[in-house]
Formats: sequence, C-alpha cells, structure tokens
Amino acid sequence: MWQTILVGDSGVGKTSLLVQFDQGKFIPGSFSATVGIGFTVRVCVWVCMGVCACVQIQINQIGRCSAHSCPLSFPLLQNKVVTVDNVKVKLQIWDTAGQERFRSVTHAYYRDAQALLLLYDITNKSSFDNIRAWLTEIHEYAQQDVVIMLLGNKADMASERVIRRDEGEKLAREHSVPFMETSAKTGVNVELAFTAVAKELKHRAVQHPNEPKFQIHEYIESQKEKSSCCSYF
Ligand SMILES: Nc1nc2c(ncn2[C@@H]2O[C@H](COP(=O)(O)OP(=O)(O)OP(=O)(O)O)[C@@H](O)[C@H]2O)c(=O)[nH]1
Repeated sequence: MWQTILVGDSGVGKTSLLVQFDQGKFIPGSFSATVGIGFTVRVCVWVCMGVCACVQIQINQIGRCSAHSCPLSFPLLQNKVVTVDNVKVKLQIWDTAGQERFRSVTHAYYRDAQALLLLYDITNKSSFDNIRAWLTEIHEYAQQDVVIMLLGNKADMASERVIRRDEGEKLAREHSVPFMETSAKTGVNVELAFTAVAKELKHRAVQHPNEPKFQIHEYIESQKEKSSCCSYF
C-alpha cells in the first residue's frame, strides 16, 4: 500500500480531483475545507423551504451539503487499486486541507508518504506562486525520495486562465518534477496523474535487472492530453 497525498492551496481542486478519479464525475461547488487529515468540519446554511442550517463534523469523511440532502458524503481517505503492467498497485490517497492554519497537521503525514500530488489552479496566480513554498515544506518534512508530481488544475477554464502552461512546465523543470495540466471537471489527465505515480512506485519497488528504468517524464509526455485551446492566453 503506497501513501499518496494531495497538497496545494485551498480551492485548487484537490477534493474534486480525488472524486473525479474515484467516481469518474465532477460535483460542482466547494467541498468543505478539509481540516487537517482525517476529519472535516462543515458549517452550511442554505435556503430550502425556509432557512436550514447544518453543522457537521465527520471523521474520515468529506462532507458537503446540497440543496437536496445533507450531508452527501465521500470518503476522505481513498484506497484505489491501479493495475500497472499486470501488477496491482494499491494507492492510499489522502486529501489534505489547503488552508494555512491547518498546515501543521498535514506536515505530520508527509513523512509516511511515498508520493505527493501538488496542485495549483491555473486561474489563481497565488496558488501558483505558493508552489515554491509547498515544495520547501515538502523537502523539509517528506522522505527524500518521495515522488512529486506538479498539477495545474482547472485546465477547462480557458477564459479565466492566468498561468500559462509553459510557466507550469518551467517551474516543474526547475524542480525536476513531472508536470501536467488536469481538469477535475472534464477528467482530462486525472487518471494519468495517479497512474503515472503508481507506475513510478511499482518500478521502484520491482525493478527487474534487464528492464530499462521507468522514465516518468517520458511516460507522461507520451500519454497526456493537451487541449490546444488552453495552452496560452
Ligand atoms: N471548472 C473547474 N472547477 C473546479 C475544478 N476542480 C475544482 N473545481 C472547483 O473549485 C472549487 C474548489 O474545489 P475543491 O475540490 O473543494 O478544492 P480543495 O483544493 O479540495 O479545497 P480545500 O479543501 O479548501 O483545500 C470548487 O468550486 C470546485 O467545483 C476543475 O478542474 N475545473
């Protein structure tokens, strides 16, 4: 079982990405800010036959409220099996809180992680600017050989894009990490992000002597979907 953690600023789409990978669908609207790892607090108020308020504290659940039901829940900690070269690779995926005030809680989990998916939002410059700070933190708290993948999420939002794809590529090159743009909404590259991580982890664990070393950058380049509409302003 390999631990994979989703990290990045609040609102970049970590939970949405996990839901897309797990359920193959996009559920619009903000999930509750995940409080640390392992539990979620949600306070929501909506108007539905009058004013209805809901306060929710859940353990190992991502809670969100909809107009029809409260809560509609998804697992926060997701176990997924990815088949890589006929080998089943188990990923235990943790969704973390992006908010600064919960950072100390997530640090504790870095050291047990084999892989980190680091997200920014292509429509949000500060989430991109903060990637360097996230990487500093990762290098401080995570294992030295942790697999890191940089993801520019919300690639479907072409008209609101403020970070060009080549800026993401450049940042990734500077830090020698693989990169791709994803969309939790359309599903573009979501499965690939997790599969590439699973492949890298599997190859590190089971390296046959005559087998060439797995090149994650090359694999991603050959597999990723680039929507020409969204590359530049
Ligand atoms: N258009 C579009 N919207 C997205 C995408 N991913 C997430 N969103 C929206 O962005 C908002 C934030 O998404 P979340 O998944 O809650 O973000 P998060 O990173 O888990 O946020 P925290 O739990 O606060 O750390 C929601 O309104 C989502 O519907 C995407 O790929 N495309």
